[in-house]
Amino acid sequence: MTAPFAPPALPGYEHLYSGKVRDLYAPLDEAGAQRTDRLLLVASDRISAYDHVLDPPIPDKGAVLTQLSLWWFDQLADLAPHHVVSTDVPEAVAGRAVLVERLDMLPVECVARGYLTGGGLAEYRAKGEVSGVPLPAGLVDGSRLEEPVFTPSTKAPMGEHDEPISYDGVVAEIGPALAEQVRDLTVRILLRGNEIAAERGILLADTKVEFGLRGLDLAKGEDAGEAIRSRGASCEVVLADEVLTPDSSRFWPAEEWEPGRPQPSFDKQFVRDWLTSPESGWSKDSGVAPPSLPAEVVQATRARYVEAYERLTGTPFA
Ligand SMILES: N#Cc1c(N)ncnc1-c1cnn(CCN2CCOCC2)c1
Repeated sequence: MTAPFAPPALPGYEHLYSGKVRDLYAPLDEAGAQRTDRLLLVASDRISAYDHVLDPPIPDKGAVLTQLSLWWFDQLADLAPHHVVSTDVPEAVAGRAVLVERLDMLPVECVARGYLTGGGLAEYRAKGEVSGVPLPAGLVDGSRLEEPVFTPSTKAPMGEHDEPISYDGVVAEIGPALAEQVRDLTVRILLRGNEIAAERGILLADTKVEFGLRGLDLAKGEDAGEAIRSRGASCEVVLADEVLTPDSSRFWPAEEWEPGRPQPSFDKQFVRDWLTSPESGWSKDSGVAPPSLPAEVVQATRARYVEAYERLTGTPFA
């Protein structure tokens, strides 16, 4: 059954875009026109695995990840300003939405990897390097890297996979100064994240962040890419989207870390184990949508999201 995920209609807001698990709206002004200075970022309870949006949603997932991201923005405020303006949002999405400053987004998915797995491991096995950065021989699935590697990608259209790009590709897209700034910030965000998370029994293997510019002041019809390349370096780089959540990062339980095999996911392992078990009757290579998750898998997954939030923030999830 395809997950029914029609984003809610929100009076006073226009729905702009839906990703797998989040929805974007524009607040409307008194005349009913879109405000150009704000956006509403809504996290749904949807969960995706093996490139499918699963059914049913995980209760409170959107709220837990929104509150976790807000907490991380505060923890990282000395590294970078962020785009959050307010949590005064419509009742229908209370707790799982944020009003944000509308920025001129950089066309780069900024990924940093502290541990080798997934696509980075595949590239390493093929080339001995990741995103143009040579790595020592003998690394295995889950190996911790001496220092995080910046492995950027392009922003693919909905439903397509982001394409890895080289650091030089980032320079060509946004200019050398901004490229260096976002690479350094992405690595520092992952290092800070792991300083905090490791103490609480969670390893952040990698993370994806997005940045926007404050102060670009695009003229009507002006090409954003050209403007970014020509005067982006004099703008303020602002941390946008979500930060260091289980949807933007690989969360691993630290006590189960064992290089040389795929690491268990802190939040998605119950889902993966059930979907790949004979009980589900599904195969991830089948090309068909997975079956609905059993209630016990849904509840166990909800509990893992809540546990991640409470471990990291030290605050009970209300
Ligand atoms: N954040 C932010 C932001 C901002 N502060 N200003 C202008 N644009 C954006 C923006 C627009 N799209 N995305 C990609 C992330 N999407 C989020 C919603 O869900 C789908 C994915 C970011």
